[in-house]
Amino acid sequence: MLKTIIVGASGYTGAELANFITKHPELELAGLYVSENSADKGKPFSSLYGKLLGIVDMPIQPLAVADIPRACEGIDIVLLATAHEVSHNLAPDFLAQGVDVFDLSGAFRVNDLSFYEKYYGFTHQYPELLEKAVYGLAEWNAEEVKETNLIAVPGCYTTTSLLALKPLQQAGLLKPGTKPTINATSGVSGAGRKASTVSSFCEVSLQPYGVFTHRHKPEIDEHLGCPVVFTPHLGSYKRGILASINAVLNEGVTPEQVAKAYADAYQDEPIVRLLEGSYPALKNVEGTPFCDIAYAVDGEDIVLFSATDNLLKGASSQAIQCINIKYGFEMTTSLL
Ligand SMILES: NC(=O)C1=CN([C@@H]2O[C@H](COP(=O)(O)OP(=O)(O)OC[C@H]3O[C@@H](n4cnc5c(N)ncnc54)[C@H](OP(=O)(O)O)[C@@H]3O)[C@@H](O)[C@H]2O)C=CC1
Ligand SMILES: CC(=O)N[C@@H](CCC(=O)OP(=O)(O)O)C(=O)O
Repeated sequence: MLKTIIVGASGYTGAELANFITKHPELELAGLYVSENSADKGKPFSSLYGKLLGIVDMPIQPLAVADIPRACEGIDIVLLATAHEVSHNLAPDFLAQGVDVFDLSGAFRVNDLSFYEKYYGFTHQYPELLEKAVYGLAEWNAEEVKETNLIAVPGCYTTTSLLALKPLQQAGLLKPGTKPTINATSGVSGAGRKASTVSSFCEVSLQPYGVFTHRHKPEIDEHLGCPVVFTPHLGSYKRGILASINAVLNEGVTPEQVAKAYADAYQDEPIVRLLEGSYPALKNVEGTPFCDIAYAVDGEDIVLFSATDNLLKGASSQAIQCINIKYGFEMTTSLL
C-alpha cells in the first residue's frame, strides 16, 4: 500500500481526491491537511463533506512548513490540492523528504519563469523543478510521468481543450497559420470552495471572463504546440466544462483522415470517449472521470466539442490516473 496524504484536503479537488483514495486498493489515505490557521483544522473531514460520513471521518490537520518532515514520515505520495503559490512554496519541501509530488495547481506546468510573473503574479524560485516536472496529461505523457517524482496535473480548461485538439495537431491536420478558437464554459466549482462575490449564488450568470488574459491560454499553447484563442465563460451551474472549438483543416484533409487521427489517439484509452451520432453533454460527464469528444467537419472547417467534469478529469481523477500510470496500476483503478 502506498501511504498518501492530501494537502488542501478541505477544498473541492481535495475532497474528490479523498474519495478516490479510499476506493483505491493500492493507496492508503494517511493524512488530510489544511493551512496552519485554517478555520477547518481539527474538524472531522466528513463534517465538511457529508457524503463521506462513515467513510472519511479522520480529522483535518493544520500544516506548517516546519511540520513537513513529520508529516512525511512513512509517506510515499503527497497530493497538493492547493493554490498555485502555496504549491510552489510547499513542493520542494516534500520532494526533499523523498515523497512523490502530484500537484493539482499551475505552479509547475510551464517551463518558463516569465510565465509565472505575468500570469500568476509571483516570482518562480525553482527553475530546476520546472525542468524535472512532467505535465500529467495522462493520455499523452504516460511514459514521461513514469520517470519523474514531480507531476504537474493539467488545468481543467486545458485538459478539456488539449484532449480535443491534440490528435489533429499531432497528425499535422491543422492549417498552418490558423489559430484554433476555444470557447469554454465552466461550472462555478472551478473557482474553488472559498467564498467570493464573483462566485456567489446571486451574482453568477453566464458570462465570459479573462478575455485574452486567462492563464490557461499560454498553458494550452505550450502543450499543444500552436497558439490558440481561448475564451472562458462562467456558467451558473456547479460542475463541468463544455468546450466548443473551431479550427481550420489543412487543404485536402479528408474526414477519413480526421477519424483516423482520433481513433489512433484514443481507441485504446478508456477515459476518453469518442462520440458518434451525438454531441457531448455535461450531464454525461458530471461525477465521472471521462472526457467526451465529438466533432463535425464541413469542408476545411471543423468544430470540436469536448466535455469533462472540471473537478475530476480536469483535476482529481487525472491526478489519480497519473498515480496509476506512475506506479503501474491499471489506468482506471478507483475511477470506474
Ligand atoms: N476547482 C477546479 O475545478 C480545479 C482546480 N485546480 C487547481 O487545484 C488547486 C485546488 O483547487 P480547489 O480544490 O478548487 O481549491 P479550494 O479553494 O477549494 O481549496 C484549497 C484548499 O487549500 C487549503 N489551503 C490554503 N492554503 C493552504 C496552505 N498554506 N497550506 C495547506 N493548505 C492550504 C484550503 O484550506 P484552508 O484555506 O482552510 O487552509 C483548501 O483546503 C488549485 O491550484 C486550483 O487552481 C485545477 C483544476 C480544476
Ligand atoms: C470557473 C473558474 O474560475 N475556473 C478557474 C480555473 C480552474 C482551474 O483549472 O484551475 P487551474 O488554474 O489550476 O488550472 C479559473 O478560471 O481560474
